[in-house]
Parts: sequence; structure tokens; C-alpha cells
Amino acid sequence: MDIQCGECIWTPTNDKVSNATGGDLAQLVAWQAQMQANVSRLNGVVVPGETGNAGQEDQGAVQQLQHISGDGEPSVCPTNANKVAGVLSAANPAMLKDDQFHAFDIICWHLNKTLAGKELPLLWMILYGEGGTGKSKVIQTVTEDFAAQGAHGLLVKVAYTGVAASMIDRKTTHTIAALTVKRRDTQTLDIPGGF
Ligand SMILES: Nc1ncnc2c1ncn2[C@@H]1O[C@H](COP(=O)(O)OP(=O)(O)OP(=O)(O)O)[C@@H](O)[C@H]1O
Repeated sequence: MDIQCGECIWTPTNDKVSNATGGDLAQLVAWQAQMQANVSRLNGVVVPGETGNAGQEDQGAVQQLQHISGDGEPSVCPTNANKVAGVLSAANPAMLKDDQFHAFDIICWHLNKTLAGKELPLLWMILYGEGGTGKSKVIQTVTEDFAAQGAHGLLVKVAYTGVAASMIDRKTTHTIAALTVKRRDTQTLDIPGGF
């Protein structure tokens, strides 16, 4: 069975792939609830019915940055310390590790220039990295920065999977690109506007 996306056709090699059943869905819901509880616990929120390390600080090694910005260089933006409910807590930009700060700084620089009226091309950025390397942390810091500057509407965040999207309080790439499975029998992807 082929899956078509525009002119691309993907032929799955594993013919044992099948649609999820009711039992799978229940497991997914339970897994999602567990993930949410883990996120809350990491943020110091007491999860009803659970005991343990609530309120415990992150144990990651943090390298303090001594970043000095000059004219025309990316610079640190003020950060709103408010937390976004249900997702990872943000980090103070000064507490970000080098590579995290670099990504944050580029976005921040672009936002500052845009808000100052400079017409820049859209900034598209992908944060790569293995699990647990701090991508979500950067995204949360960026999110709070946009909110603090009243520019929430200028930021679009996407992730490949629903779980990752829920961690950064955003949508999946499929949702944002309006990709939907039109018909289950043909498995054809419907892409409005030919995107
Ligand atoms: N600079 C930092 N200082 C302290 N803790 C941090 C820092 N960056 C990330 N962490 C912590 O490390 C853990 C993993 O970070 P995060 O969830 O952002 O990683 P990730 O790359 O998005 O992971 P995944 O790909 O699995 O979703 C979290 O507990 C987060 O709070």
C-alpha cells in the first residue's frame, strides 16, 4: 500500500504495519498521562497520588556563559520568569549551555531587529540533538521571551511527534502543514493548497 504526498510516493516496506485498535489508544492515553505527570514533577508540581522528588531541582551540569555582545551582534533579551502551565519550565538565558544559548541568541537577535522595524526574511530554525540535550528548554526560553515582548504571535513552533509537541506546548509538523490522512482505504495524504 503506497502513501502519496504530492509527487512523492512512499512504499512502506513492513507490511505488518496496521491501524491502532481501541486497546492501543488506551495505552497511548495512559502513556501520555504518565509523560505529563513526569513533566509536572520535573517542574516541581506535586502530582496527586505520587510521592518522591517533587520540587527537586534539575541536576544537569550548567555552564555559565560570559557572552559579550557588540553593535549589530545578537544580544540577550529580557526574559519573563513566568512558567507556562503543563510544559517544561524555562531557563534563564544566562543559565543555558553554550549551544543552547547560541540558538536562543540567534532567534532573539532576529526578533529584536524585526520589532525595531527591520524587514528581515523569516527565520526558520531547526534544533537538532539527541533526547535530553535541552532542545525543549531552549524553545521554552524563546517562547517566554516572545511573550515578554508581546510578540507571541510571531513565533510558530512545531515538532515531529505529538509527545514532543506537547512538551513545548505546540503542534506537530503534520498539523501545522495541514497534512491529513484523507481516506483510510487509500492512505492518500491530502495537502490543502498544494503545500
Ligand atoms: N541549561 C540547562 N540547565 C539545567 N537543566 C537543563 C538545561 N537544559 C536542559 N535542562 C534539563 O535537562 C532535561 C532535558 O532537557 P529537554 O527536555 O529540554 O531536552 P530535549 O532535548 O528537548 O529532550 P527530548 O528530545 O527527549 O524531548 C530537562 O529536565 C531540562 O529541564
